Amino acid sequence: MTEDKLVKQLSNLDSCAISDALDALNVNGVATGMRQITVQKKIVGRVVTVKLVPKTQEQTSNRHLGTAAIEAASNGDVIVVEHFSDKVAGWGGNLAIAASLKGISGVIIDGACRDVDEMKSIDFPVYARSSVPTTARGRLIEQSFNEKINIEGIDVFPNDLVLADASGIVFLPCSKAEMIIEEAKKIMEKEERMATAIRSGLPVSSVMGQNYETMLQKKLNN
Ligand SMILES: O=C([O-])CC(=O)C(=O)O
Ligand SMILES: [Mg+2]
Repeated sequence: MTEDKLVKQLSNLDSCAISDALDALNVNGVATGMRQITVQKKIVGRVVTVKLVPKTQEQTSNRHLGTAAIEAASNGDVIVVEHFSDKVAGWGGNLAIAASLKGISGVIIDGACRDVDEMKSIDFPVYARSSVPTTARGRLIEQSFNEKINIEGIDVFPNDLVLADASGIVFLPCSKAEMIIEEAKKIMEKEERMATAIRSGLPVSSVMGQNYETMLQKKLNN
């Protein structure tokens, strides 16, 4: 398998540096409503999408939610679910076992998941709005997988990049990913130099001065 250079570079960054780069480049990509539900593990990868919608009485489902996406995904991918509800769970332990066996890095659910203890026991990272014991089976239906979804107003496409860590979740559109990563690298290097200066005893007010405060603003205005 060919190495995905952008995913590799992204794995050396964090959500805050990417968020600052998105600010600087005026790109919408930060999702704020989901948290690490199972294990404290950063995930980075290409997006495989799933879209769930409420099931109407006439509709029947010919497959279990999420299974087609797991089978379509490649090693290292991240499944991202537009989920409609945080009162029912469209993702749980058995799906996580299958995803883990496939080498999927983790799952991001704009809604709820269940079987949290089970998923902790296999060290599988899940980011979601909440956990509930109630299944989504028979309540939600899978409308599509590997098609455009929308997460908190952000259009997310298959093959976009995503990074999720303890601070939050950032999406990078495929066409802009290289530019965002380059910007984030510079931001992270600057922050590392600042951390070194603070550790060396320089006053924090001079290290984190006017220049830093307005750094992203200046870029946005240019
Ligand atoms: O079928 C469901 O509701 C999801 C689930 O519990 C699992 O994947 O184990
Ligand atoms: Mg289960």
